[in-house]
Formats: sequence, C-alpha cells, structure tokens
Amino acid sequence: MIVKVCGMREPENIRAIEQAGADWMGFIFFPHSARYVTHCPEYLPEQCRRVGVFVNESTENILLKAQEFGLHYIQLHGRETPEQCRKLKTAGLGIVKVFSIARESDLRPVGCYEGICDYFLFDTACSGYGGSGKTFHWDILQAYQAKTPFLLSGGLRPGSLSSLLQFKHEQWAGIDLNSGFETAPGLKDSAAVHTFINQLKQKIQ
Ligand SMILES: O=C(O)c1ccccc1N[C@@H]1O[C@H](COP(=O)(O)O)[C@@H](O)[C@H]1O
Repeated sequence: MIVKVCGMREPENIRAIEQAGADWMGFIFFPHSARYVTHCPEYLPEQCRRVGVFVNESTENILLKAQEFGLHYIQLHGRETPEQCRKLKTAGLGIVKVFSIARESDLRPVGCYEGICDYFLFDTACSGYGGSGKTFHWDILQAYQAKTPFLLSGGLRPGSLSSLLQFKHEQWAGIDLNSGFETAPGLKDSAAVHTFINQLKQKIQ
C-alpha cells in the first residue's frame, strides 16, 4: 500500500515526513494552490519517490520541473490528454492521471488513458482542481472496472483509518494524504502522519 504525502514545501518538514515513512512525496506546481512550491527546497527526499503535481501545464514546463526536482512521477489534475501523458511517459516519467469524482459517470474517461498511465488517482470533485479537504463516496469506485492501479485521495485525515480498513478494490494501490494532516497549508503534522502510517500498515501491507 503506497502512502503518498502531498503538498510538501519546507525542508525540515520534508525530512520529518520522509522519516515518518511516506513512500511518495508530492510537490505542487499549481500557482493558485496554497501549497505552491515557488522554489526548490534545500532538502528533497532521498527515500521517497518524488511526485510533481500539475494542472494544465505545458509538457515543456513539466519537463523543466522534473529535471529541477528530480521527479519520478507526474500527477496531472487538469484536462491533460492521453497524448500529453504519452509524451511525458516517453520522457521516462511515471504518470499519475487524476480523475475528480462526484458520480459514477466521472469514471467514463478512464478508458482513454488505460495502457498509458502508471496509476490513476481518484480525488474529490471540487470547484478548484484539488486540495478540497473533502471526501467523496468511495463506493462509486466499485464501478471502476479498468486495470490501471489507483490511489485514493480527497479529504483523508487521521479519522479516515477505519473507513480505509473497510475499503476493498482489486486495483487499489495506495492513498494520498494532504490537507487533513496539516497544521498550516504546506506544513504536515509529522507525528500524526507517522502514527497513521504505522496503524495502516499494521493492517494493510
Ligand atoms: O492541495 C492543493 O492545493 C492542490 C491544488 C491543485 C491540485 C491538486 C492539489 N492537491 C491534490 O489534491 C489531493 C486531495 O487533497 P485533500 O486531501 O483533499 O486536501 C491532494 O492529495 C493533492 O494530490
């Protein structure tokens, strides 16, 4: 079970979340985000996979950030096409395409991305592009029949543990923690993250 912690920015907080056991760490390059990373932090994680989060960004700019931050994965929250995903994949990057979920019909577009993306990420549909702090009805995902593994995202917080332990899906590969574990935008509560990861991984490998 992959645990991604997203919206990271401060060097010491990055170190603490890496030590807390995060598998992946997300950096948000969307200028309107309260977690927007304006410059490369003095410390970047060496144990975690590094994920860059983008919204309708050009392939050229994504590749520049991938180079600067040594990104392993690109997480695409906007109207990015299968063709752009394919181009980024060809450049050697892992691709995580995000689908914002409010109802079953929001799963319809996934077919066009099958075989191109390494992972899907299902997040809560909201007026922005992500970071809503709200959960969606996970039972909608029982209608997901494709083969691409996915991460569950949107409003996950320490109190989500019991619901996560009840969730079942053959393609479920991980979770994505963000605002639900923050003391301030871009600043995670590393003790809460550490406890949550330990409790989750005791039950789900
Ligand atoms: O967090 C943001 O500010 C953000 C802005 C634009 C695109 C994505 C963003 N974050 C992503 O949204 C998920 C869910 O966040 P939350 O748990 O609901 O706060 C988060 O994991 C990021 O991948």
